[in-house]
Amino acid sequence: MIKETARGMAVHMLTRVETQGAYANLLLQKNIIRLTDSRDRQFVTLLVNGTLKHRLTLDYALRLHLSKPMSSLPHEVRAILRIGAFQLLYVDKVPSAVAVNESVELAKAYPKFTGLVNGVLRKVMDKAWDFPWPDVKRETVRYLSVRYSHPEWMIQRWLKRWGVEETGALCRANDEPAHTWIRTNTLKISREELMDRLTQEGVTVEPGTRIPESMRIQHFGAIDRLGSFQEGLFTVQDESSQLVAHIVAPKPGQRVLDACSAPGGKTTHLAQMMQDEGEIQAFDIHEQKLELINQSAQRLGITIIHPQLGDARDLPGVKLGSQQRVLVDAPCSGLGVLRRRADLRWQKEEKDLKGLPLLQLAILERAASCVEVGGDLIYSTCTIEPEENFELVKTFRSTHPEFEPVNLVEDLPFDLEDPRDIQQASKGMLQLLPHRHNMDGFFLAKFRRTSQ
Ligand SMILES: C[S@@+](CC[C@H](N)C(=O)[O-])C[C@H]1O[C@@H](n2cnc3c(N)ncnc32)[C@H](O)[C@@H]1O
Repeated sequence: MIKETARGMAVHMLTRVETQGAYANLLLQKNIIRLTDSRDRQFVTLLVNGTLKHRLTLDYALRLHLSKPMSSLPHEVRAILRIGAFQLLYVDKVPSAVAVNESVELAKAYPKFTGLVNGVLRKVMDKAWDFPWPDVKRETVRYLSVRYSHPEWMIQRWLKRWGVEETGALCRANDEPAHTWIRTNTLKISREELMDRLTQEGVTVEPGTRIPESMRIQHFGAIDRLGSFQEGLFTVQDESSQLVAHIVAPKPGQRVLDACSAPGGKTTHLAQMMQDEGEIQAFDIHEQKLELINQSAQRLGITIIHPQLGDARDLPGVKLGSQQRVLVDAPCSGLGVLRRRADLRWQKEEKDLKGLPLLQLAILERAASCVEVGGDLIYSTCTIEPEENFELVKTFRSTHPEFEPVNLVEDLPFDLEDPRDIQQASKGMLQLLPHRHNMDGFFLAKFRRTSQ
């Protein structure tokens, strides 16, 4: 039995991710609170997320010194080797000898493999980054895949679009640790007051420079146990996600439809911007997720959201031309948020992308029919793949001359610097990319209905 130290806990969680397909972020949320020292909680988070993200590179390094396949080792031993190699290759603050010795300690729960763990990790320590990498010119895809730990199919897609340099930059951005962002509940408190309150609660805070209500926090306890959270003074939401409500730009008193709304991050933001006046119909196809919207709304003191169970391709009960703002935050491949979701890159397969554009277009078509003349339709995804974004919007526009693009520059709460972005945004579209914008990869498009 492995001891419940920070490293032991990381091994346990990594094993559950591999054997049961558990979600790393949920496991972390649930388990790290058992560790009393916040530095331990921080360390486990680093180990689990880092080891998951860099798995391909770590296995490449380990395999160079293993005489048998990784797959022949017990799952726990694989996890011990991986977190050991992760510390040796990526975590400067852990001395190499400590990384090896602590891994050997963990491996004592598997006595047959203690010698193997010791031997292999010592070799990784001696060689460090001196690997025989695949040749970058002849085996570009394999090189980038192994060097930056991404599936080959993703690399192939991005190479065609962006070439070697930029694909490498994107992969490096995805491999960075993700920051935690929160959104001030401006219905209850100002950002400055919330910053003071959080500081008193021991949270490190830094105001965001792009979104007026955002801030970046560092806290390795359970966020939902903070008094400020329980009082509904903020919501955890990534910065790119916070941008969406600013582009929707709803006004108090309006009729708003959120077609794919659960768990309600953007819905509650819309309600905030509307001063909790008006009406938001919040659809989602998953009943259990709708309850999360109710819980958030209650905590945040929001009353205007009406969660509705339903397929956004039908939007049962919603009349044609009845809404002043309609948001489609579509189900998507999520390839823009690989930095945030450490295990996502290994959960996705290229075939998963196939059916998405059809679903997204069907949702957008029905949602568009609900927009009144003069009202706005906003489409957003957290992906960087053109068929779910630019190409989808192009297809939609080719059959909907009654919708005109809306210049996004006026709604954006920050200035765009890249001329390519300014040009796109003036035509109603914006693709945020982790390596260019240092934000999650998000796509936004806005149209106004000009006639029936
Ligand atoms: C990107 S998430 C939405 C996130 C949400 N807007 C937020 O900010 O918290 C997409 C949502 O679409 C929902 N969904 C998937 N297919 C759907 C459909 N056909 N109709 C309605 N909702 C759907 C999923 O359950 C998921 O909650």
